[in-house]
Amino acid sequence: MALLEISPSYAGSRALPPNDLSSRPINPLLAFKNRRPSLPCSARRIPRILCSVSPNQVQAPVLSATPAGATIKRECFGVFCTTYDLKAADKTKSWKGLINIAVSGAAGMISNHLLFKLASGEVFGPDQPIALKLLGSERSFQALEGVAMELEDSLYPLLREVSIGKDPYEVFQDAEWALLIGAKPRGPGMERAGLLDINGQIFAEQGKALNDVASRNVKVIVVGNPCNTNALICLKNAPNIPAKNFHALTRLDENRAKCQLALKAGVFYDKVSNMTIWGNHSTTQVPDFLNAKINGMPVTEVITDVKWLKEEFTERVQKRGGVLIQKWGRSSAASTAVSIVDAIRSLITPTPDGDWFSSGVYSTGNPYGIAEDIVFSMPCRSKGDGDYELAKDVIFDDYLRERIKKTEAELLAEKRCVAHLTGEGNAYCDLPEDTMLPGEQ
Ligand SMILES: NC(=O)C1=CN([C@@H]2O[C@H](COP(=O)(O)OP(=O)(O)OC[C@H]3O[C@@H](n4cnc5c(N)ncnc54)[C@H](OP(=O)(O)O)[C@@H]3O)[C@@H](O)[C@H]2O)C=CC1
Ligand SMILES: O=C([O-])CC(=O)C(=O)O
Repeated sequence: MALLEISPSYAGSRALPPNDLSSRPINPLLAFKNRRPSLPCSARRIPRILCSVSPNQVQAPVLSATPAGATIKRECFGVFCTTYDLKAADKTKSWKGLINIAVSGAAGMISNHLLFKLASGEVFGPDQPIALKLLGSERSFQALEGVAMELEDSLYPLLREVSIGKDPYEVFQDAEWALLIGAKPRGPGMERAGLLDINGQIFAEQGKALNDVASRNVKVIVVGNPCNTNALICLKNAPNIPAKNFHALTRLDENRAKCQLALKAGVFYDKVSNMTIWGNHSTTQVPDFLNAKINGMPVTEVITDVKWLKEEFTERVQKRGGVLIQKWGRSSAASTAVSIVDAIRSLITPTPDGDWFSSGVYSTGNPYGIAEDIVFSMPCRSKGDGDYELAKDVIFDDYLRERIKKTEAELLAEKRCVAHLTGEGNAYCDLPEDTMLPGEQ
């Protein structure tokens, strides 16, 4: 990874090769100035030190003291090694402690919107400094450097560290949030089962890495499609992290549904509440108009055209991603980033009384009679502590039950298809024919 965390036991055991550009460090303040390689050195038990270097400088060891007084050798670069103590600066502000946010697919379209929102403070708040740990790959590394440069150039005060890397075991180190966006999009002639396998492998590896190196209470939001089953694969490969900490992003679907109901009723979006998306982030998803409310009243009392609700509204939400691809030429990126922000904020701020939000969560123990052991979008409430509970005051009718069964059947079929990745034996793929992502028509 490009930004090294050097602890006393680690320092000296791994020096950065001066000309290894893939290991080139990024820091928000100094790196890439005049395209000079620069090295941010940080350590939990010693003051943070940011270092930059001219390409001609000779690498020189720097001595630093631990709080216990022991001197350790740390690799830094020559006389251009600038040192200052960020912790002392932080003490002058009434800021919270730094949190580590890992983002995969960080050079992709969604991330290009999301990272700047994270860095600006609009997600975690104006008193929450953050470290961004960006995961890329061989193919995206140059682009990732470009993203990091743009972050630097934005001079966000709350963005204290940026690091980039290709190895999830390094990038996910101590992550408190993991936003897993990177995944191969489906191409022409590609079977959904093939996508499940290719992307499933990514999420199996990332689950293992989170299990090994992330914070024990890391909150994981899986965005890369097919996100529900990728989230299931991820959590199955991370047995030491609570399954409850894994989410599949269905907040974009919730936002799309709210928008359509608001349009039909002639009200502003914020008048629509209790909007549940049930099930899979696919065209079988169920936007629940039975429990949703407009101005606190059941939607069915405000929009009495039930045929419209069952047919047009439902299909419009299910296929919104596809219509957008037709118009825009690529899948939703900005609105997806906004919905990731919404999803995080829903977990870190108390849910307004009587309302709820949708998230794809682990179904075991759910009170709705939905099959256990899948990742299923359901109505959630949070106290604002990063955790959630399932909403209780939910009603069902035959139509809703029947729709929920269909999306449940799809998720159970997806699960059978990735059994080899969840440690549950041989995979058997019998996906329903009409199973599609929102972006597929
Ligand atoms: N849940 C939701 O609501 C939504 C989910 N999505 C999904 O989010 C994901 C990312 O979308 P977006 O950012 O627009 O996509 P981009 O194509 O812009 O970026 C995707 C990133 O995925 C990574 N990736 C991993 N494996 C592969 C592979 N085999 N081939 C190509 N790229 C790969 C690449 O990064 P690297 O090389 O660094 O690994 C790439 O930068 C997609 O799966 C998309 O379907 C999109 C919209 C809504
Ligand atoms: O379907 C896709 O490719 C993108 C997606 O998830 C969406 O727009 O909801």
